[in-house]
Amino acid sequence: MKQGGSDAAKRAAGESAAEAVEDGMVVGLGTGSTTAHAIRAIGGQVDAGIDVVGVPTSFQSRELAREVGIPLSDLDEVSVDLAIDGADEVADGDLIKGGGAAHAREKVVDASADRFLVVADPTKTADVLSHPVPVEVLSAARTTVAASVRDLGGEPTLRQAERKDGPVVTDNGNLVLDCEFGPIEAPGALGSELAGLPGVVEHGLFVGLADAVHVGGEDGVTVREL
Ligand SMILES: O=C(CO)[C@H](O)[C@H](O)COP(=O)(O)O
Repeated sequence: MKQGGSDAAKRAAGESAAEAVEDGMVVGLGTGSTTAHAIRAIGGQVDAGIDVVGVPTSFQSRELAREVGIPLSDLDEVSVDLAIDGADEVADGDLIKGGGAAHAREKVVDASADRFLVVADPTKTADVLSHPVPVEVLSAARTTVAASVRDLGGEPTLRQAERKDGPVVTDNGNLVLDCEFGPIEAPGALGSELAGLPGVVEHGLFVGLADAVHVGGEDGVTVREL
C-alpha cells in the first residue's frame, strides 16, 4: 500500500481543503491520516466561532471530530455541502480508497456531497490505478466473492488485523478482500462488476465522484479541479 507520504505533505493537503469550509456548512469527514489534518483544522475553525456540522465516515473520524469539538450529525438529519476525504491512489480524478476499511461509509457520504475534495500526498498519484482494490464483503460471502474476483482476473487477499488474531472486521461488521488486478484501465467497468457480486457491500473504486484533488508537497499544494 502507498502509505509513504510525509506528514508535512498530508498536513498541507488537509489544511488546504479545510480552507473551503464556510460558515453554516455540513461537512463530510473522511477517514485516514491526511483527512485527520483537515478535521483538526476544521476543529480550529469551530474554536474560532464558525458554525459547522460534521458527518463522520468512521469510528476514527467520529472520535477525532468529537475530540476537536466539531458538532456531529448523520445523513438522516442533514445533507452534506462539502466532503473532504483521502485516497490510497488517485489517477485522472478516479480513486482507490479503503486503506482504513472505511470505504463503504466514505462512499455514501462523499457521493452525497454537493462537492467532494480529495486530499493526498504526492505518493498517492499515478497515471493508471493499480493499487489493490479493497472489497468489503459479508462474512458469509468471502469465499464466493473471492472466486468471482479471480474470474474477473483479480487476486483476492483477506485483510488481516495487526493487533488481533484473525481478519480485519469493518465498522459495519464485515470483512475486507484486498483484490490485486494490476493496472486498471477501465475502473468504471470493474467497479460495476464488483458491485454486482452477491455479498459485496462496497468496493473501493471511486469513479467520477471527486470534484477536486488537493495534493500537498514540499512547495505547497497543487489543486486540480475536475
Ligand atoms: O480510504 C481511506 C480509509 O478507508 C483513507 O482515506 C485512505 O486509506 C488514505 O489514508 P491516509 O490519508 O492515511 O493515507
